[in-house]
Amino acid sequence: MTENNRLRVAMQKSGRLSDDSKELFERCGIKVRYHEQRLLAAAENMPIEFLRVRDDDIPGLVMDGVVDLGIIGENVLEETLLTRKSQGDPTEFRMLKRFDFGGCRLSIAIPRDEEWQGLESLNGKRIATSYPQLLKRCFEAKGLTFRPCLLTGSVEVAPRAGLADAICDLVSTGATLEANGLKEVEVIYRSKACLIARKDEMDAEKEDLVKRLLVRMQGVARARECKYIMLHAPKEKLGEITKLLPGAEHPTILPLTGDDSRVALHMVSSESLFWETMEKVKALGASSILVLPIEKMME
Ligand SMILES: Nc1ncnc2c1ncn2[C@@H]1O[C@H](COP(=O)(O)OP(=O)(O)OP(=O)(O)O)[C@@H](O)[C@H]1O
Ligand SMILES: O=P(O)(O)OC[C@H]1O[C@H](OP(=O)(O)OP(=O)(O)O)[C@H](O)[C@@H]1O
Ligand SMILES: [Mg+2]
Repeated sequence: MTENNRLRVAMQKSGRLSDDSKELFERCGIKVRYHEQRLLAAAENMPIEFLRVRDDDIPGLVMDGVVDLGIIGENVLEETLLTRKSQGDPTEFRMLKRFDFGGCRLSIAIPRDEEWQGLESLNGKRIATSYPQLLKRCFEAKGLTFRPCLLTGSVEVAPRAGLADAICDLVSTGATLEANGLKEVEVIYRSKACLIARKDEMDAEKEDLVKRLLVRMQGVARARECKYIMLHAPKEKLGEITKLLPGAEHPTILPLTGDDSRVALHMVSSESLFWETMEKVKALGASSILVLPIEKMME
């Protein structure tokens, strides 16, 4: 692949998805030095370059074929899809992967002291949001209408400021709603970050690189979920101990020098071990129990 035929990836420059997006590529073994002002960053060890932009622009860049891949929240992807459909712009893309970061929900919230009487009570009311299309789809499905008050940030301020009767915004911990005297009353969309690709086939080298990236991303996700467990156990208790350990169908059993009654057990557990399980394993006579993180994994 020549220098000017690099796989072009769009990621959020700064915000909720940036650190996780950067970390993901780093864990995939891609070396990039990001400079605050430089918006195009080339990887040092792979023919990949990163376009660092506002998250709202990422779906469009992919759908217009300006970039090959993009990491984006499903909420923004879906909102952009609906907007572009209504404008007759291209909307095609390939969904490659859903990640376990960027989890949030798009919810309707009203002032804390107001009684919630269902979505119907907001019929015709003014609602502040950055997601007018997703909100419209939800209201239309129920035969309701609303008057949108479009805000691109600080949406939670709208009811107190007298701009709207309710809001429709992203919620994760609920702390922002709480701090602004609001309560969540209805979830209209659940979202996670995802990896999308442009629809039209890339050249063979790029497609190959995307496949390799996906295998690495899968390995990163699996490694996060799994733990390497080592312990010493009495031979006669092995059956009972392995029954307690998630994913221990085929553990590695090794002899212990100078102790015929005990063996070492090594295994990859598909879940992290809870303290309660470790206590039970110990009660069965296990000792030297180690639970180690796994950095990379390829099955
Ligand atoms: N509180 C949250 N917890 C987890 N994920 C969130 C949270 N808020 C937003 N997200 C996810 O991260 C994405 C980016 O959120 P962020 O607040 O950084 O966007 P933004 O302010 O629009 O940024 P930009 O300047 O790039 O336009 C959201 O679209 C959503 O998918
Ligand atoms: O439920 P919580 O955990 O409080 O999170 C919700 C807040 O997080 C996001 O904003 P962010 O803090 O990213 O700021 P932004 O206004 O710049 O998007 C979102 O728009 C909410 O305001
Ligand atoms: Mg944005």
